[in-house]
Order: sequence, then C-alpha cells, then structure tokens
Amino acid sequence: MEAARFDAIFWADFSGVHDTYKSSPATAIRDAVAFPLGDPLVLTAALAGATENLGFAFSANMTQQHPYSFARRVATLDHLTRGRVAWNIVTSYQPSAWRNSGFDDMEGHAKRYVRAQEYVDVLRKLLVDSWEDGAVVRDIDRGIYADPARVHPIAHDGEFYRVPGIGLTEPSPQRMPVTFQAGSSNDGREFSARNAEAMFIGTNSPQDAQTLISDMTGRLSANGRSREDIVFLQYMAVHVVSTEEEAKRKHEELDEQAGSEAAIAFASSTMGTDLSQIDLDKPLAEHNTDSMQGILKGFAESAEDKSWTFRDMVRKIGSDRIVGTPEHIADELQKWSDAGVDGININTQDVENTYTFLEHAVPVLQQRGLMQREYRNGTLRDKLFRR
Ligand SMILES: Cc1cc2nc3c(=O)[nH]c(=O)nc-3n(C[C@H](O)[C@H](O)[C@H](O)COP(=O)(O)O)c2cc1C
Repeated sequence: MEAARFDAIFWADFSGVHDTYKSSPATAIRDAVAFPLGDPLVLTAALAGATENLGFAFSANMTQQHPYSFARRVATLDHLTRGRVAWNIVTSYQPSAWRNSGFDDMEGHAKRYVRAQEYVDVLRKLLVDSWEDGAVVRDIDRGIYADPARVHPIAHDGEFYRVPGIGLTEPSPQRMPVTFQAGSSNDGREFSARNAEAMFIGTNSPQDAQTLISDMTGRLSANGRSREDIVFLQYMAVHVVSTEEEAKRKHEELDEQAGSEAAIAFASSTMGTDLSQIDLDKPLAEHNTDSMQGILKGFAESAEDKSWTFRDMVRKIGSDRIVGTPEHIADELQKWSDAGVDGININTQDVENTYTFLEHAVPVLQQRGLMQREYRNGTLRDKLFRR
C-alpha cells in the first residue's frame, strides 16, 4: 500500500461480538463476521517500523479504555510512527461491547455522543494542553529533563470522567491523532463539525455526497471551522475485472455474499434489530433505530417513493461497489471527486483483489490525478491537509 502511495490503511474495530441476529453470537462465530479481532493499535506498532509514510487509522470506541490510558497508547503510537496515526472516534452501537466493558447496557444514541465529546476533551487536554511547547528541556549539563512549570495537571472533573493529573507521555509529533468520525445522524454531524478532521460518509450518489458536504460546511462554520479543516471520505468496495462477462459474474458472486446469513447478522447489529424476526422484503419506511441512524435515514430518503426494503439495506451495509476495468473505476471515482469528495475509503474485500487493485487500478488512477504519485513530507495531518 505504501508503494502505491495510499494515504492510510483503516482498521475497523469492535469490542464485542455481533450477536443481535437470533439473539446469539453463533452466526458471527461460525461465519467469521468481524470475528475474531486482534487489536489494531498493536498491529500499528508492529507496522510502524516497516513503513515510512503510510498512515494508520484505527477505530477505538470509548467504552474499551479509560481516556487516560488510551491517551498514553495513542501518543506512544504517534511517537513510534513519527506522527502517522489517526483515530476513528466510535461511540459503539453494539450492546455486547458495552456489557463487555462493565456497563449494564448500551447508553442511548444522544448520550453516547455526549460521552464521546467528553472523552475527546480529556484526550485533548492530556495530549495538547498538559505539556506546553518547550516544556521538554533535555539539558544534560544542568541535569534537567523537563521544566515542571510548563507541565500542568488537567484537573478534569466531568460528567463521565475524572482525571486530575498530567499527561504521562512526552508530546508526540501530532500530539492529537488525526480525528476521524463516521456517524452521519444529526448528532453525528454536529460531533464531526466540532471534532473531526476526516469524516467517513456512505452516501448513495455523488449528488447526495454534495448535499451532505454542503450541510456540513454550514455546521463547520457555526463551530468556527471551515470546509478546509476536514476531508470527506466516501466508502466503497472496488473490484477490478477485465471483461463485461467477468463483471457480470463478479456482481452475481457479490450479490450472493450480500444476501448471506453473515451479511444479515452484521446488518442486524448495525441496525439494532434482529432481522431474523423481520420480513426482509418489507419496506424500511419509518424504521427507527438506536444504532446506526445516519446511513439508514440517508438510504431510506434516497428512494423518493420510500420503497427500499430491509433486504436492500442489508446490501447497502455490505457496501456499495464499483466493478469494472481500471478505466471504468477511474470514471466512476472521478464523479465522486467532482462532487467535492476528498477521498475514497476503498474496501477491496480480499487479499487477491487488493493486489489486483494495486497492480491494475492504481497506475490508471495516478495517471488521472485521482491518486498521488509521491508522498508529501511531514505527519499524516500535514500530508492530508497539504501543509
Ligand atoms: C466507514 C464506516 C466505518 C465504521 N467503523 C466502525 C467501527 O470500526 N466500529 C464501530 O463500532 N462502528 C463503526 N462505524 C459506525 C459509526 O462509528 C457510527 O456508530 C454509525 O455510523 C452510527 O452513527 P450515526 O447514528 O450518528 O449515523 C463505522 C461507520 C462507517 C460508515
């Protein structure tokens, strides 16, 4: 990926099993639905020394670790990678994840974003405010490592967290990891407008992306930020094939996967609804969920006659896709770029397809100016924002 000059690799992550479907973890275990899961932060540490420019974006939800220890781990990774880490701030729609961390149950949608805000605030205080610039003196002659007058306790006493002390880690190249966020409900957008430097979007068309970006531009400005302070990344599965016949076969194979029990189990968790209890051909209409609201609403509203069914939604959660020759892929991605989307979170779905993409699609995308040919210097933040 680094040879192809990707900005970053992204690891999704969960801290529970997807067990909403049939009220059981059996399907997730049998069909390996986001299971088993290693720890992306540990993987990042292992890959730090094998790479120089590739960014590492990982999801981490706020139930998993207290912000004090998470701040230390993230800062250590930022040191190890010399400023190449990004954190996808996840509020977690998975009841099992909350229970695994000692909560009786998952908190409600709005409250999860309130908790996430405080979590981010604590992280920022520890990583940015606690140590002033210049606090590290490292004066061997005078025997001084750091100036105590420039390292401050954060004295945080909030609704969810209490952290009186100082950050434990020496300031890292980026201090705060680049912040990603993927929720697109009203609360999710407000949260992104305040905190995110990258937003994952799962809109249904370049036009819908344009509408979302324009809505976000207003929200950013209401928070004293601007369009230039954030990048929008549409997520998309991409499959390289060389003929129409091959494309047809690939679509059939992917349709089959998208309708599989594994896909339904994952969608059940995402939608907060046991889909084994629902006629999948029923229109989604006004389905309400405490789980993933933004994408569901965007999807339901994208069909003017509101005719999308639960089965269509399962497919959508399995990811929109482009299947075609490298030139076709470039034409399609150009449409997203023209709509103002800054990048694509490409899901190549399996290792073989990843290599096919690297070999055949990347050169065409680079030729069209849709992918970079060289990295910029600096941290991941410098690279993403062309500083
Ligand atoms: C591209 C993308 C990646 C996501 N990755 C994760 C993840 O790794 N772990 C997780 O628990 N949720 C993940 N989510 C879910 C979001 O963090 C968020 O909870 C969800 O989109 C619901 O937010 P909303 O109700 O505000 O729209 C992801 C969502 C998207 C679109």
